[in-house]
Amino acid sequence: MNEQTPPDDTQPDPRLDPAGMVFSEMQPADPEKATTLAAALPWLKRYHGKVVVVKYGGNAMTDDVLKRAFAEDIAFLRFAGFRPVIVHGGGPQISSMLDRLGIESEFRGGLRVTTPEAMDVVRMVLVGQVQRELVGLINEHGPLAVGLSGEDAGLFTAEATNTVVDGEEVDLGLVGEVASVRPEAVQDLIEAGRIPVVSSVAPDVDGQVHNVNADTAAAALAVALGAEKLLVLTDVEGLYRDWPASDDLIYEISPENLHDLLPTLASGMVPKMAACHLAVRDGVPRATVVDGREPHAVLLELFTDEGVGTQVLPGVETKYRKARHKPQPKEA
Ligand SMILES: Nc1ncnc2c1ncn2[C@@H]1O[C@H](COP(=O)(O)OP(=O)(O)O)[C@@H](O)[C@H]1O
Ligand SMILES: CC(=O)N[C@@H](CCC(=O)OP(=O)(O)O)C(=O)O
Repeated sequence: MNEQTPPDDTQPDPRLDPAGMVFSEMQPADPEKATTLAAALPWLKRYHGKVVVVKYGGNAMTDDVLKRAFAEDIAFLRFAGFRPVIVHGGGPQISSMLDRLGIESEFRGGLRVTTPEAMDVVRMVLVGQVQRELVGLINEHGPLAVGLSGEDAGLFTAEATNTVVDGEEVDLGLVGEVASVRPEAVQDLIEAGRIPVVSSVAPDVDGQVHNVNADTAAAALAVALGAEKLLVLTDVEGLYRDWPASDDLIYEISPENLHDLLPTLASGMVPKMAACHLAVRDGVPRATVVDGREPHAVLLELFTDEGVGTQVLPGVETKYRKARHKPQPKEA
């Protein structure tokens, strides 16, 4: 039996003042909140109705709290009048499944050497696992997200690619670059008010599916959609100068200066910065790399004047700022 304590009629109700008026326990709203909201107005105007392609990276998507915050940010953008499009990665998730299956894989120049056996796993994990989870998290906020891959409605055609490491050409197997984009399927979804969530696998002209780095796929899609911005989430604050020796972070850089830097970059930053370079070179007004470990990094970047991370935009001289965290190489 549920024994509830009966109300004590001998004590005065704490919400009542002596005159019998009822007082709310709520405190008045903090005026700072209004300042923050008002400061977002220029950015709301700038991006209203505009396509923003967000690349959601594998290493920034391993924490449940961050995943939920990301899904909230994307739903927020959509309800604020943006047209967000997600391209997702899943490197750590692919690596963990390959490990479980006892299949070895290695990275060269930031790209996974992909055998036909590994390709099956890449496709299964990206389309069947990571994409499904992301779609589900966004759809907790309404019937918004629809998942598709480069194979759907001819979205991407891939072309096999190799890479050069230490002056030597490395055979990457079934790794592809985006050779062509037919963005109509994504545009249809955007027009219908949906949020497309795209996995980066794509067939070549013979139908052989290839593993495309998600940064590269996001850049190609941003260009084809005429996006206003490419936003790339990762697990560092941005592009460090002289990694990992310095805690200077590049705040702004032009595509030309970034192009000169590309041969000096290491590991995962190579495809990421190459993607930002390609996007801005081919007409996307700005591309930014932000720290996906920061909850609500997407909102901070899009709605504040200072922004966060490293921004690539035409015509600027390179500017630096001090990083909040010391660079921490993964292998350390
Ligand atoms: N100059 C640099 N600035 C920042 N990170 C760098 C740099 N050079 C190499 N890195 C490494 O690149 C990693 C990001 O690439 P990656 O692991 O592929 O990210 P994601 O999984 O987010 O796509 C960083 O965690 C860092 O270890
Ligand atoms: C060719 C290549 O390296 N493909 C990536 C595909 C996923 C991806 O890009 O994931 P992240 O964004 O998490 O790095 C891979 O196999 O890991």
